[in-house]
Amino acid sequence: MAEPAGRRCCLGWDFSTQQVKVVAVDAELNVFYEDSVHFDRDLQEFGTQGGVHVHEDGLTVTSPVLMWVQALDIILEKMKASGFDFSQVLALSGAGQQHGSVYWKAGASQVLASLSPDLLLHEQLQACFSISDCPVWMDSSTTAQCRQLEATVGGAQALSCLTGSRAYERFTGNQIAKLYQQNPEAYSHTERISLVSSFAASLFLGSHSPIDYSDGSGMNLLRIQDKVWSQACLGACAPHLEEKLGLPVPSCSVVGAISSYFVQRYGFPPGCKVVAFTGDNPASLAGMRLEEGDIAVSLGTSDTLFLWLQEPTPTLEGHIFCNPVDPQHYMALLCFKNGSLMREKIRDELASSSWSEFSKALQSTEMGNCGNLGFYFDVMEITPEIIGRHRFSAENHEVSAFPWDVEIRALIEGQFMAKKIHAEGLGYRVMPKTKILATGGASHNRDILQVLADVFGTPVYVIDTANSACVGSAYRAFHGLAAGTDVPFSEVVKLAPNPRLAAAPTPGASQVYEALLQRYAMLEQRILTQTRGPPE
Ligand SMILES: O=C(CO)[C@@H](O)[C@H](O)CF
Repeated sequence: MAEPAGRRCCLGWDFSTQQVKVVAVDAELNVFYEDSVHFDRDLQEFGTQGGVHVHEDGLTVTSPVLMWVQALDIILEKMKASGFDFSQVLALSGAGQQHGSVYWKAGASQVLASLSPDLLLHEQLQACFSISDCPVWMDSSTTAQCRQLEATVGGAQALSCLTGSRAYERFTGNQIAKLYQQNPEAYSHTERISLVSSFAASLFLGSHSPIDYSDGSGMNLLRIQDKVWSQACLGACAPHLEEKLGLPVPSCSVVGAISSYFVQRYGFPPGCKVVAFTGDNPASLAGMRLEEGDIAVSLGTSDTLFLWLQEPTPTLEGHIFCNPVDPQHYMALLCFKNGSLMREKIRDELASSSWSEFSKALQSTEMGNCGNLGFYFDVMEITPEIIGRHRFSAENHEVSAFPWDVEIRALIEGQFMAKKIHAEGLGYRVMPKTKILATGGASHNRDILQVLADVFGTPVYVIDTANSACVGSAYRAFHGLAAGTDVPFSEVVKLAPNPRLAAAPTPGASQVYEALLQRYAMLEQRILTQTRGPPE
């Protein structure tokens, strides 16, 4: 019987904090294969917890680069053993946890280019890294380097306007500065510095892959308007840095064909294209197929907003990155630390730990909550930097308590009004075709989504984002196949499964929240002034 016709596909990889994951997506954009290797469970010899090592200082957080390499070996061997037909892979791309950095030792490029197909990758790359424990996004040990960088370029706002963010401890430029200052010998023996994303791409490429614009925006080094390294920022971090980073490339770039190692050992076709890898959050934006004017709201332990921006206004909050699927536009991330943490605490305190009781409170109170407003931050909030619970009556008088149902609505309305206000502070504007994509635990509660739709005045859809970074990477690989044809990403992915409508705005909602949003913003400033003094 003739061999069954192969299932042409693209692969999407995700080198995340806790695992390496892969999906195979066919030409109809159906996911038909997925697999993963969990670092703590499957590579116990590295002794990580949550995929990382938290050092004794409580600030330094690293992951072993050879653990990532070995995880890729394991996944590929599992796929091979399962009979996966690598010969059908037209292209691949991937994602990596943002901000982490990998330091290739001098001579590594020769090893990458001449890998023996008879051996595993980790058996051949053992001596290719000038440091074995790579700083990752959970690290917060570079505050001194952050202040130095900001001082060099004229302050936090100046750095934000230049690179899309003020200095953050996890951002790669500050991590490189720390390595250069504390281990200059390792730095001098480094021929190339990759992000986790471009490191992973390099393994498939068999050479150093360039950093893409989108993940490169998470380094405090890239000028996000003209997409070149900032000489001032490079110089502030370490000498000869530009040659170690290489030139950044558009995120949709085909960076080359897969290396012969994968052709000979696994049977990939020699023409299999490698499309630039990017950060996990930009890849998720692609996986959710966010479009201009859309917002993705991830309602998790902390709440994260993904925004698509045309004209960003960099501020001291949040992060603006080059857009991973449209090189003319941008994306933004805003993180709200008191997300599910607060929703669950209020549920336990006031709704007998029951989401159905919690929902009844939202159903029995009206939009706008009769003018009552609340701010609920049991841990120091990031956006903005406020802590504590603050309640205000319709007359803007601070009060010490609300009835239980009013408190629940005040919490949810406050969380979503904060999101709208701070998103607009970054340059976001609701457009006629705007939709909100809700993901994460709280997106299963329809009453919470109804408040989200009412506050924003836009419909809310739900989408399965379990594999969004992997799936977005496979979508980006398909887009790479169309490289040079100017086919937009949205056209390439139009066959993908559509999100489901979960809540539409209640008639009259915009009128109710237009006034309330202004009061919320004014009262937020009042709290900030009271807690940290008048703005300079
Ligand atoms: O630091 C972050 C984004 O700025 C995290 O979301 C990491 O990308 C997680 F890997």
